[in-house]
Amino acid sequence: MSPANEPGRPAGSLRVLWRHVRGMRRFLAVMMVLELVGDAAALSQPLIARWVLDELKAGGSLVRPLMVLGGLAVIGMALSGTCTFLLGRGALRLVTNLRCTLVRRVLSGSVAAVERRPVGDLLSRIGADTTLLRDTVGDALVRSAATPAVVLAALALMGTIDVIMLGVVVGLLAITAAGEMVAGQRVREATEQAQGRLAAMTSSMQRALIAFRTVKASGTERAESDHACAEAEAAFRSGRRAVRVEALLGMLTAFSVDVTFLAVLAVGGARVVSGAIGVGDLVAFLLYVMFLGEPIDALAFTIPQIAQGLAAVRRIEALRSLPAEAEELPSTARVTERAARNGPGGGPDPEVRFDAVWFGYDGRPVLRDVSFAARRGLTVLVGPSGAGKTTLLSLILRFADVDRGRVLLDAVDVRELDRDGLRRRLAYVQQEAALLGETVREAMLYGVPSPGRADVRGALRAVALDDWAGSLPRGLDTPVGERGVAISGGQRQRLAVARALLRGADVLLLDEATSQLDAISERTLLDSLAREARGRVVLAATHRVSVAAEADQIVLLIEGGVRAVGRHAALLRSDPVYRELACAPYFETGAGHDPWRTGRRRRRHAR
Ligand SMILES: Nc1ncnc2c1ncn2[C@@H]1O[C@H](COP(=O)(O)OP(=O)(O)OP(=O)(O)O)[C@@H](O)[C@H]1O
Repeated sequence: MSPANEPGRPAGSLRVLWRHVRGMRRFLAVMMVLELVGDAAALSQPLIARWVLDELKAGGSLVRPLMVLGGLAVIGMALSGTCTFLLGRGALRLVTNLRCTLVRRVLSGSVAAVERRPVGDLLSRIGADTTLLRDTVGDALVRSAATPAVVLAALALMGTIDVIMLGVVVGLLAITAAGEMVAGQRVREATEQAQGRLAAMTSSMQRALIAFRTVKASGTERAESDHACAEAEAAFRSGRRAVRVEALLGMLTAFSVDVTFLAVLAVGGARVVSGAIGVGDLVAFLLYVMFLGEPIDALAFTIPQIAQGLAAVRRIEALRSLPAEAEELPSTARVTERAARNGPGGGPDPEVRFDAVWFGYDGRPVLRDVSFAARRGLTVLVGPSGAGKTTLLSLILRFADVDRGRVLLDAVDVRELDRDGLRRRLAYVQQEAALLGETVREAMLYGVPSPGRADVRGALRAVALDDWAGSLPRGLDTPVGERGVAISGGQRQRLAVARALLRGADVLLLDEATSQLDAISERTLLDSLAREARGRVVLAATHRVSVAAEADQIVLLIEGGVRAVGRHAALLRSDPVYRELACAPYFETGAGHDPWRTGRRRRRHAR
């Protein structure tokens, strides 16, 4: 579903908007009272003007009415400044709280739910849409709530002067209000579309910036720019529709105020001539019409503002309703204590076991009846691209849950473990691991439970980065650059592995975490890891069979099923496909013919 087209009705959006501001209802009520007091001061001005005229006519003193008029002007000014400041501050508070809620919501969402959405769209909802909401909450809500009261009070006061002229005003106002309602609806729709397009533009830019080098090397700068600009243009077209309607609305409102003034002048003039009302009455009435012009004009700005806020609130709400990981993948958390007992060197040796596991995405099976156990030492998962290695590791981390079968950690189904407790026992290095942190030290200590006691030097030695770290100009405080781009791909991967080691977890999960090293360095690093990680399970996914030579166990995964499990030498002897694969130059270089295909063809042939 396109972000611009999420379902929902304006009434529903109003309810949702109210839900957002409900926590501020006392504050809004106080603001409304202040606004009304200011408006009451302004409302009394025409009556005082009539008092001035009556005093003039009677030859009385103007000192008192003029002093009252001056006093009211000062009160109105002070109230207006106070309201503007307090409303602005309140709106900022609300939007800041909302942003924090959204940030928490997104980060506590499940991997599947968050990864399904474009990153740019998520960022746009947290940043741009909340900004749009701020304007609505600040001025528009209070004004739109106070304006009807003020208009009604003004109409009541006008009714005390002359009912016929009141009828003229009410008739013309009703037409204006109907126009404003229709316009508000149009602005909301156009704004929502514009925000959706803006989010698409952000996503497009995000994608291009993440793969900036590929974009440059492929010479696709223009194509990428065109793509982002096409979205910006689409946002412009939707925005233009909203602006056009706003301009029309402004014109309609100003025109209707002028027409009302002229109509009252004509009807009132005739009534003065007929002696039904005095000149003072007509002047006071005309001042009320002019007074009404201001809130009605303001409403012409307020309605589009609220319409934009409603559009924003619908997009924000869609993010707020993102299911939390705990709801989507609930844990029964029955055996936390037992899991906690089994630390490294503590209880029995850790073990990860797949027991007849089936799993698929959107009903398409990816893992088929997978069974094997990874115990202390190095288990290498080998298999071609798309065989399901990453998916397998994801199931241990509970980024998703199995469709059938069980994933067990120390004989306990991972779904029965408290999620945080489970993840504390695991350390994971993902493919294309980005470094989180500003400096080498921060990157290494990211997510490390007790950084104070962490043996950073030891971890650097284990991944053969100690000499490199020693040569850095500012040592461990050297900045790594955003996304770790200031260091090489291999160094970035080694640092990520060092971080995983520092977590002191029972199980290390490495997803192609050493793929950017040459085959010899990868093998050396994995061997060193196996030594370093004594007492732990190290489960490493790789394409390269040759690096698995020293592994305690190799699991060969083909098309989502386990083809063979064993040590390198045994598999070489017993499994012809493995033998062929292990000897293929493909695995050393990543080039040449694809033996996985050869293996598949051979199996099909055998069937
Ligand atoms: N989030 C997802 N939604 C739908 N399908 C997915 C998703 N993630 C992976 N797949 C599919 O599942 C299959 C297994 O993917 P997986 O990433 O586990 O393989 P892999 O062995 O790790 O591959 P590689 O070595 O290339 O990383 C692939 O066909 C992939 O297209």
